[in-house]
Amino acid sequence: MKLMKIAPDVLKISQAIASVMGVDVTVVDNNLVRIAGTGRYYNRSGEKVSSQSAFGVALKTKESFIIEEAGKHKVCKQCESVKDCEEYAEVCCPVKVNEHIVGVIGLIAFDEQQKQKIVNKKGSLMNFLNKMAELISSKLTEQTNLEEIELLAQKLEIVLNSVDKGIILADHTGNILSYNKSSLQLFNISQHEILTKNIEDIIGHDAFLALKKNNFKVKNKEFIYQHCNNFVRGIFDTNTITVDKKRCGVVFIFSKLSDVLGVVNDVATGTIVTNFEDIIGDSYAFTKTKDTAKQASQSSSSVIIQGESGTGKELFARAIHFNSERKGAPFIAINCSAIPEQLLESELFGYEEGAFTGAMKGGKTGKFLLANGGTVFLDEIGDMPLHLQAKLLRVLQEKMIEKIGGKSLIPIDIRVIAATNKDLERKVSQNEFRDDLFYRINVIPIFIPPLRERKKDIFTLVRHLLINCNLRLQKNITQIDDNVSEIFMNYNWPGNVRELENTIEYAVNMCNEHIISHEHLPARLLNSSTNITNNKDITPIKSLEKQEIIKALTTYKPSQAAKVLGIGRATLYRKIKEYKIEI
Ligand SMILES: Nc1ncnc2c1ncn2[C@@H]1O[C@H](COP(=O)(O)OP(=O)(O)OP(=O)(O)O)[C@@H](O)[C@H]1O
Repeated sequence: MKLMKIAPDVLKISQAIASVMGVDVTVVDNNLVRIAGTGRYYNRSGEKVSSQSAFGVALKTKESFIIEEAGKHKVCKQCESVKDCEEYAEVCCPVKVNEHIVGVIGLIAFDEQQKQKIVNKKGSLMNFLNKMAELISSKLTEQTNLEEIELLAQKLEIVLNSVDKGIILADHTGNILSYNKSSLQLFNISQHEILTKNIEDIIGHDAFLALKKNNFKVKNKEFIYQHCNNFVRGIFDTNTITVDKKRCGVVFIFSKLSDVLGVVNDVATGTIVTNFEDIIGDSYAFTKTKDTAKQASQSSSSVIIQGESGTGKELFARAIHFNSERKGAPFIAINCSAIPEQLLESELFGYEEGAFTGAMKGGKTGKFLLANGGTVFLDEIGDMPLHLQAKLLRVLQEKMIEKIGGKSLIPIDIRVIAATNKDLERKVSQNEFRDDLFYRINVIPIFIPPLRERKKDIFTLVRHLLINCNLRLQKNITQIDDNVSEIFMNYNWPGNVRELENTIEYAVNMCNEHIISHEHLPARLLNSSTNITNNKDITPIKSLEKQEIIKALTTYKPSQAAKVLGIGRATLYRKIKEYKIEI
């Protein structure tokens, strides 16, 4: 602790002592540097005092003492300046802070009269000087504590400003007392403006009343802050600050809804980032589908993905989202056919507290709001009830959403990717699907061909699936035998890639060799009418024909393949169409 920090106070105390005692006063620090002085030593602060002087001895011994007869005292005898010393008498008293010597106060007599003052009152003088030393000590402690508090406050400010949540301190009437930088950014407000606000302006009057009732304790409470063009939606928690059983403030911790939901969404939808490279298949038709999807990921227009069950509609939707500029925001998938009508409405749009009997306390945030800034994947949109179709159309057109039982419209920014395995146009013509919604979502249509129409992809997928299954099931299966290839080629794959996935997983489980053969396949494939390996090993003619055409086409160009097969080119093309073979 440095006595220099309180030099002005030390000077004042020295002057007070000097005027009471009528002698000169000097105070040095623990480096023997004069901090303050009166009389002859006034204006001589900063000078270094000899270590052999009485001050030096007091520092070393940590003891108070009086020199009644300067020159004769044992301290003076050791001092090299004793011959030139002008002092008549002296009193030295160390200044201690927690047993640590921080300096020395000295009273000095420069004539006989002053000396008598010291000698005559030495008892009470020592006591008085000790008290003065204590006064200096407490001033220094106070100053040090103050500096520590200031340092702590600075550190706290740095910590608070590094938090990305908005933190505001208010008193029990809601007046804002303090805030961090994130709160200014969150509410887009200036430092000056925030201090003129009441917390009610942010969370609303009703919420503030409810908070008061609840003893200022709340967790994950929703708020909407709307000011000029500024709209912030989020949740907040509170913490009360109580000192000596007295509440002296309430801390509000605000999070933006999109930040919270980003986290929730990571868990809820398992943010498995999907890229186009994860979509396996290099047949011509499938590559074209992927190209269209890649293009779609670069825009924000609505997309409708059509394809049979298990063709990878959700996979495509994910890849579009994670390759779009919305990738940082949530991707939320909802299956419109899996949920009863009323539940679907509250799932999508959310509701306010008390909106209907059974509504949850605090209301519910719908999936549309959860996905704000991101993408909503509406699977099986063809099964969406008509009245919800109307509500969805409003969301898409007006970019506003109204919760069930809500009084206000909330701005929203979502991209909708819809999917269906039904013929939506037919549904429109039968008035089962709104034509206006159909045209609104049908901006970029993507059609995923079924697996039976892109048989080339089966083998690319098999290779990919074997690698994954081996890893997962700790096997080392490298291929499928020719018989299995034929079965795969001739099977219809009504469940598409999902069914192929399950088939490979089943086979890998059943197989203890390196090659999958037909006994490792599930019964449904072996029993299928399109399967060429029957009990008597007889292959239906059509299957044989198709198989041979595919074989020829994988080696030759169509004109050469026709020659090898012994048929005309026109016949070959007719059969390619008939068997839906891809070239
Ligand atoms: N081209 C592909 N490459 C790799 N995996 C695929 C591919 N297509 C589909 N899958 C996988 O098949 C399974 C089904 O895919 P997905 O759920 O996307 O299909 P879907 O068309 O949305 O199905 P449904 O209509 O039944 O909802 C998933 O495990 C998916 O990863």
